[in-house]
Amino acid sequence: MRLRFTKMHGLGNDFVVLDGVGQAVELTPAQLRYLADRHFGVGCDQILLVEKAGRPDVDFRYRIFNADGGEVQQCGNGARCFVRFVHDKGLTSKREIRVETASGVIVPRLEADGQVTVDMGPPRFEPADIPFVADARAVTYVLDIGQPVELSALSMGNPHAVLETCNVDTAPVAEWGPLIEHHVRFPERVNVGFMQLVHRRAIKLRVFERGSGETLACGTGACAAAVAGMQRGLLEREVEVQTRGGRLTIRWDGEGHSVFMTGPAVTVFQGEIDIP
Ligand SMILES: N[C@H](CCC[C@H](N)C(=O)O)C(=O)O
Repeated sequence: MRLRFTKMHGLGNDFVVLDGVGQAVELTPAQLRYLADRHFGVGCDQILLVEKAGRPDVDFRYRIFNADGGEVQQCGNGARCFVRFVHDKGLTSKREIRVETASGVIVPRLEADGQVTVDMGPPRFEPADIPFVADARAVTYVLDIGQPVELSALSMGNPHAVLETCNVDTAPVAEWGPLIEHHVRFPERVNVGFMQLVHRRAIKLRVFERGSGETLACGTGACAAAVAGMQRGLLEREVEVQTRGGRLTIRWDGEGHSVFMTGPAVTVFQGEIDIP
């Protein structure tokens, strides 16, 4: 099967973006893994599939697949690339679009300065909504990974665990990331964020992503870390999140409100690939 694709990234979290409107796209997990493979395929953290709307109140449908071939509910850096892609491809003339995802509707908007702001919807904290095994909702939980670790757990449509660290550069991302990702108390696995407080309006963040490993940035992870920090009383309502790939701005006005994320979206190249 020959596929046209566009390579994009949001702060170095990179994507193969497929137009499922102009070309029929149905890929098996093995084909998705091939596309994502950095030696034998194109290479990316996630594959983003653009589809036409399945309901009248949205403009497009957005499907997300991790490098391991698994389909997931949400991708924040990908949402910024999504609106850049559909606008640049002439699939819409709107600068603000409503996009259906597996976890609800998000609203990305192309800003005049070239940045993209996304209404990511509200965070969810009930353990069953994350999902996370816990007797009751709490601000932080203790997880046994051979030693007790304290973490926040919440959903941005996809599951996130957030730990506080005194230094992101020396945090045990590679060691603890997989242990927490695959922990039995996260039945759908989990994205694992390591957050260092810089001051009340800024954090540093590294994320070991479910299904992809550590990425240079994670949009939903930045939202989850900022919200966790606010819930712990450590952060103000607008936070700069410093990731290895660059900076995002996150704003959240509290429970019942959407999380807003602002950052860049970059097109790197276009190509075609024959998928076995
Ligand atoms: N690994 C995530 C999906 C991609 C999220 C990330 N790339 C973002 O920008 O939000 C998951 O399994 O839920």
